[in-house]
This record gives sequence, structure tokens and C-alpha cells, in this order.
Amino acid sequence: MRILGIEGTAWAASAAVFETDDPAALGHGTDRTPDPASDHVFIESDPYQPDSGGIHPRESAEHMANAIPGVVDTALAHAAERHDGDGPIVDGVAFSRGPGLGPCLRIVGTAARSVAQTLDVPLVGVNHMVAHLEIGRYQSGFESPVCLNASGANAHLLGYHNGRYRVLGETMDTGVGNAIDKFTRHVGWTHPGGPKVEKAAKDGEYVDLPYVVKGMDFSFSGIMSAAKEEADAGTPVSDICVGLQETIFAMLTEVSERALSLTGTDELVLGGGVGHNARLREMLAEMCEQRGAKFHAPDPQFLGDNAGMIAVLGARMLKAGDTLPISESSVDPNFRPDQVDVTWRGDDESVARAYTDDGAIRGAEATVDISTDDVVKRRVPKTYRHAKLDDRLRGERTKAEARLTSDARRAGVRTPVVRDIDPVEGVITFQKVGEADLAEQLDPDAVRTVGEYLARLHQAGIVHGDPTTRNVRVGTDADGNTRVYLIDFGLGFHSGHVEDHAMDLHVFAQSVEGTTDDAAPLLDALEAGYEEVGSAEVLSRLRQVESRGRYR
Ligand SMILES: C[C@@H](O)[C@H](NC(=O)OP(=O)(O)OC[C@H]1O[C@@H](n2cnc3c(N)ncnc32)[C@H](O)[C@@H]1O)C(=O)O
Ligand SMILES: Nc1ncnc2c1ncn2[C@@H]1O[C@H](COP(=O)(O)OP(=O)(O)OP(=O)(O)O)[C@@H](O)[C@H]1O
Ligand SMILES: [Fe+2]
Repeated sequence: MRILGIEGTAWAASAAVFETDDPAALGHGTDRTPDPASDHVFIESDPYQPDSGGIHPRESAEHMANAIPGVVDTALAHAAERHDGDGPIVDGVAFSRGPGLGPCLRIVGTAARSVAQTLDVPLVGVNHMVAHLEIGRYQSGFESPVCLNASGANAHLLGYHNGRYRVLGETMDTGVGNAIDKFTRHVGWTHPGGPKVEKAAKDGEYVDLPYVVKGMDFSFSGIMSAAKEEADAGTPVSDICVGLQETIFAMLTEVSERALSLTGTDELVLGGGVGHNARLREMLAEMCEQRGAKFHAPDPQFLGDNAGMIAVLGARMLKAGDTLPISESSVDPNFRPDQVDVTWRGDDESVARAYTDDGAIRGAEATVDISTDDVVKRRVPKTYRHAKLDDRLRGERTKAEARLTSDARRAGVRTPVVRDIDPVEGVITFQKVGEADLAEQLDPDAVRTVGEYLARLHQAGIVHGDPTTRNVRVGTDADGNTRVYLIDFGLGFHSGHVEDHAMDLHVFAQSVEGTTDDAAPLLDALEAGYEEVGSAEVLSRLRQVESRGRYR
């Protein structure tokens, strides 16, 4: 099979030819495993480089109009050279359907339709984000990894479950590359800023910047404002670059580790242009190695926007018969990865793995030793993080966890009793509560209580910060009544803001959606429980949080 891929969502006008001798291996349910080493890939790219500032949508569309015909012709000429025998020179044409800049996507769509019609071959519409992560899965041979996409306009963690890629966590504001590029524009550097930050950071000293993760979601706006203020105050830019890399990449590594812990999988793949950064790859590799997980970053030619990844996923989709009639091939600038009907993977595959309980538990953050009555939680140093940042986070979180666990109980929420705390070593001894994590015994009644408890916390001005199905314990009392306990308040804080309260609900809802087949009754129960005690304003804000298009 030989397929043409075309990419042009924002800055890279790119066309590629992907060829495999063993197309059967691209499908699922076969006994064949793809051998990427024996594939043939040819990529021709023509990037748009703004003279000043960031990407201007009109200029980038002009660039696409000028450059796409050339890269497509070059790729087709290459396909023709490799072609022997009868029939069309490629078996299909795959193109980036979205997300991206509308005017750019339309140019790519028009080019793809015209080539497919001229050659009389099928058209395949590829989701650019899914392509960023499928290339890593394809090259690594991993079965069902957690995927971290660190690209310009996006940043999210995805895992496949029940026919779709689920968003396990994502940025609440800008994409990671765009955040970095905004800082470099502020200090007068040309686009793209990411590679320049990496270079400058080699000669700098670490500076502290705000660190913001909420469950597996995260945000960059506070860090970027603080970084700009540091620059305006005269802090050397190279120092700020170190602070930016250390902070932003530690956040991405931490949420990736949380996703590994929540799903129970031991495979992580990286995708997206920021994946070029050696420090990010180093942190992810170190985290994975220490957990005993496998890590894969694709070859550099497949990291930033490129048509090779579009062609490879296009081939899998074509093999699955997932083609588009011309009349239904319109582009979609807001095409989310979780909207894609994943036709090329089996329904039995899943990112979620069976849970094993062997006494000593390693959460994402800490090791937890459980004895008959007590649980000792140790926030062990994370060597992938800069030592200063690591000390700060471990100290802050240990203190917050001990304080908020007790505050929550005063607000009428069941939590373990705190028996001892050592903030310097990052150790807390808790009463042992419950018999299982909610993740192992998900049922609407318990979830309803979680809703009620979150409402009680919020009424008392407390935000949990990380309410997932693994941070809720369930058990029964002596009379056989179900008891629900909230644990792990380490990311908690005091806030009366509706947005912070809605985020708590969102984080919990995401942890349910990421790991269950039928989330609806559970989410209904969550809201019903919340409604009983909490404010309706928070529930309507939750709707807004969920509907936000985060492609900026
Ligand atoms: C929708 C689509 O158009 C968009 N594409 C995109 O953002 O291009 P991508 O090639 O994945 O990523 C570009 C970003 O990657 C950053 N980047 C490239 N090399 C870097 C490095 N060594 N360190 C940090 N960032 C780097 C750039 O600064 C830029 O922000 C996306 O995938 O979000
Ligand atoms: N007080 C407790 N009683 C019973 N089990 C507990 C208690 N505290 C923690 N555990 C168990 O240990 C696991 C990990 O604890 P915890 O969530 O506090 O650590 P963590 O490292 O922050 O994990 P993560 O970041 O993955 O949520 C919990 O999912 C739970 O199974
Ligand atoms: Fe991209």
C-alpha cells in the first residue's frame, strides 16, 4: 500500500508518501505486527516563517496557497518513481481535516480532493491531533499507551478506551508551544520561540515560577504572566528560560505520571512540536524509568507538524475502510480528538489496565505503606524535577494535605484522621480508611456521596484539587452502611471562586469518563449529590468549562 498525506493546519505546508509492503499489519485483530523499520516514508515540507510576531492567519493561508501545490507535486513525483505496474500511483489521499486555522485547512482540503479525484482513489480525513499521537504508538509498537501531545496550539493527555480517544487531562488555557512563543515574543525573539528557549536555558540559573496542575489538567497563563514580569524586572532571560522549562515540563511530566497511575498502564508516548525539546524528553524518560514504564518519543521528523504522520494514520484508516465521500469531506477547525470514531483499533483494546493491589502502593506522587490501621504516605523526591522546585512542591503539598484533610472533616466530609506529619521529609501518617478505591467499585450511590462531599467542601471554601476515582475510598461500617472517604488533599487550597469549584467537578468527571464505558449514570449521580448541598451556579459553570474550545 502506498498513500499520499497532506498537512497544512497552521505553519507546515507538507506532503508525504508512506509505503508498506505489509498492509495487513496495519489492521487490528490480525496476528501481524507492523514493522516500521521496513516502511518507506518520504516527507517534503515548506514551513511558513513570520517576519515578526507570531503566526498571522492570513499570511499562513497565503503561504499554504503558494506552497501546497509544490510539496504535493514533489511527493507525487516521488510516488510515481516508486510505482511499477498498473493502477494509480497511490492507493489513497489522506489530509489533515482539523483542528487548525480554517483558511489553511480549506486550502489543504481542496488540494486533497482534487488529487483524489484526478487519480480516482479514496479520500481519508485525518484528525491532526490523533495523528500526532498515533505515530508514536505505531513506531513504538506499544499496545495501548497514555499519549502526551505537546504541540503548539494544544497540550493534552489522551488514552484509547471503548472506541474513542478520551481526554484524560488538558490545558485550561493556551497550548504549550504557544505559551512559550508568547514569552519569546515579549522579549523580542522571532517565531518559533521554543527552540530558542531550549538554547538559552543552557546558560541560565533556575528561577521560581507558578506551578499549576489540577488533577490531570493544567494551565499556563499564570506562569506566562510571571515570566514576562520577571523579564520586565530585569531578571536575565536565560534564567527565566530555565524556570520556564523546569516548571512547564515538570507539570507535563507530573500529569503524565498521574495518567499512568490512574489508568494502570505502563506505556507513554509523546507527540507534537514541543517534543523536540531534549529536557522535556529527559524528564518523561526519567519518570517512566523510575515507575518501570516504557517511554517512546517519535523520530524528530514526525514530532512537529508533518505530513508523514498524516500519511501513516491515513493508511491505517484506509485499511479499515474509513474513507470520506467528497461531499462529506469538509474541514473542521475545531475537530477534537475525542470526536474521532476510531475505526482502526479493536473495541477490546483499552488504556485502562486491571488494578493490582500488592500492599505497597505507588500513587503518582507518593509511596503509600498500608498496615492494619495506619497508612504512611511519603512524598519521595522526584529526581526529574529541579531540586528547588521539588523541595518547594513536596513541602507545600504535605502541609496542605495535612491541614485540608482536617479542615474537610470539620466541614462534614469523611476523611482519614491525620496521626503525624513531617513536612521536611514529606511524610504523613493517616488512619486507614475504606476497603477499596472508588475506581474498583464505581457505583452511583458512592458517586452521589462524592458530589455531596465536594459541595460541602466548596461551601466551606475548600477546593480538593485532585478528586479522582482513586482519591476516594469506599468501605462499610459495622452495620453494613456504605462509607465514602475523600483522601489525597495535596493539591487542595482555599478558594470561594465558582471556577475553582467547577474545576473540581470537572476533574472528577474526567476521571470517570476516562476509565468507564457508561459514564452517564455516574455523572448524573455526581450532579444530583452536588445539587443537594451546593450551588447551582457551580453546575452551570461546569457546563461552560466542558464546552470551552481550548484551541488557542
Ligand atoms: C493544530 C496544529 O496546527 C498545531 N501545530 C503546531 O502547533 O505545530 P507543532 O509543530 O506541533 O508545534 C510547534 C511548537 O513547538 C515548539 N517547539 C519546537 N521546538 C521546540 C523546542 N526545542 N523546545 C520547545 N518548544 C519547541 C514551537 O515553539 C511551537 O510552539 C498543533 O498540533 O497544536
Ligand atoms: N488513608 C488511607 N486509607 C486507605 N488507603 C489509602 C489511604 N491513603 C491512601 N490510600 C491508598 O493509597 C493510594 C495512593 O494514595 P494517594 O492518592 O494519597 O497518593 P498519591 O501518590 O497522591 O496518588 P495519586 O497522585 O495517584 O492520587 C490510594 O489510591 C489508596 O488506595
Ligand atoms: Fe501539530
